Amino acid sequence: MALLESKKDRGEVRIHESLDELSTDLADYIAELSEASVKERGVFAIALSGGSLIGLMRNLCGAPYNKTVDWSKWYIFWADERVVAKNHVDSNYKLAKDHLLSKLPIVPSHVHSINDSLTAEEAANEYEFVIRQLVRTRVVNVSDVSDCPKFDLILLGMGPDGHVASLFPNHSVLEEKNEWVTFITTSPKPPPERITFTLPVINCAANVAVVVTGGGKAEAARLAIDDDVGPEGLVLPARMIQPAVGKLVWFLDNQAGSKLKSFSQFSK
Ligand SMILES: O=C(O)[C@H](O)[C@@H](O)[C@H](O)[C@H](O)COP(=O)(O)O
Repeated sequence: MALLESKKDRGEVRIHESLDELSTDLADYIAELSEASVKERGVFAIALSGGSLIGLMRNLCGAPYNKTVDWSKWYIFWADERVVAKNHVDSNYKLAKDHLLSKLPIVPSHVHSINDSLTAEEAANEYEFVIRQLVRTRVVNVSDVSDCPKFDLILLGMGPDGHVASLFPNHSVLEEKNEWVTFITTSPKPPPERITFTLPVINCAANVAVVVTGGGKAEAARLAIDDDVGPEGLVLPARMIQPAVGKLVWFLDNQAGSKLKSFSQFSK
């Protein structure tokens, strides 16, 4: 690993020299959290996003994890989903199923994807209802500070505009304080209709990891992570990821990390 740094409010930053190195570290990190959570609670409730993240989780499908991880205890959720049919090429469920879930012995009834026969609003409401039931039975833990769900791990990607999940810059969805899952119909990244976890849910998770690769995201990564970035940074959804009690870890490659202050110090 090129650089590992802990920042006061911005969590732990891990910068990797290659995508292979990042994938190896990410798989290790997820496997360790799974083990700890299964030991403590008997289950592991993990929320996925779409995008390049899923491909970067590929090492989980091979040795040693295929044997060492207790897959029967995994419960899968989505931090955000595009409102399209589950077999549509844009579906985050399809992406995860094709590249990850179909290769792992996860119990089918533990996979909580959204209902693709509903409108965005209905799908968001129903997904929140499903999560409420699972919080009641503690398949999903409950926050220590509010009635919010406390996912064991929420995995996020970040766009070049600093969006995470389907929380886009300057969108009113960033102000949502009451709903756990909400919807948007005007996503600047297609497709336009999406459902998404809200900031309070993301910030109540026990662990949040943001996986960011490529030079096109270097400026957004700087604004999301570095100190003293000014007002431009403060409005970035990725900067609003501030777990109240949980732990935040950034997984970057060299290119995405290239504009961070600590990166230039490191590479001198
Ligand atoms: O459904 C989505 O579009 C995602 O969940 C979204 O938040 C994604 O994670 C980022 O846009 C990063 O995507 P890339 O890693 O592919 O750039």
